[in-house]
Amino acid sequence: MSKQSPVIAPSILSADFARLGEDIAKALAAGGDWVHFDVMDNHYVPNLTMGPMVLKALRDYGITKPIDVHLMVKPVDRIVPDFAKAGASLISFHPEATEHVDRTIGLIKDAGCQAGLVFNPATPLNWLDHVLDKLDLVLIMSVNPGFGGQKFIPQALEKLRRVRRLIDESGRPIRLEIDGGVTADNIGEIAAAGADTFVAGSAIFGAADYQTVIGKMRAAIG
Ligand SMILES: O=C(CO)[C@@H](O)[C@H](O)COP(=O)(O)O
Ligand SMILES: [Fe+2]
Repeated sequence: MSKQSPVIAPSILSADFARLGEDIAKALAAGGDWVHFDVMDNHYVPNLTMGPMVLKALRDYGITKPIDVHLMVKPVDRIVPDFAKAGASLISFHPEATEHVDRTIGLIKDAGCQAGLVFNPATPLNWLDHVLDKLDLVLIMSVNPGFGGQKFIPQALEKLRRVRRLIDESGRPIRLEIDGGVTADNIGEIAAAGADTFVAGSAIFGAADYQTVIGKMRAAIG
């Protein structure tokens, strides 16, 4: 199984919260493929963002592209059905934040969403043992979770290469996503390491022209 078609997912953590729907629609019209929706609880990570009501409001506003929910919350399970009902397409969670990783994957799938598992910079990949075949996406964090605008941690590249091999060996169409410090300058090297799904927050929403930066990213991915 080779890599899947590239997806660029603007992280709305860096969008204009005072006019969220409008700013996201602008990033999607400029070439963004998915919406990356960062959920932080001031418990699992030291920051607080948004919940299922905001996601539903975005669907009601007319956002129809896939919404990729990145849960940085603990516990995980009780909030999963609420995000599914609100219109999430894919829900990813951190293995350290739940008691039963396999059960949480099952809950996400039973709720009708795709499931992803997220690896912090220091989280070992052996959490993938026994569950890789049940996943739709593996997300490698290239910053410590909690904030946008941080610098890319280069050790993530070796982790991407290792997960790419595991995914290829599995023969399943599992996406490999990278999140944190992704820019038009480093995205080529990240793609070469095996990622096919690219989250970018500050690099897109901090740019004067979203279309230009997304175009540069696509050209660098090749
Ligand atoms: O999950 C997170 C941070 O915890 C990310 O999704 C960031 O929001 C990405 O932002 P940039 O590093 O691209 O600015
Ligand atoms: Fe994220």
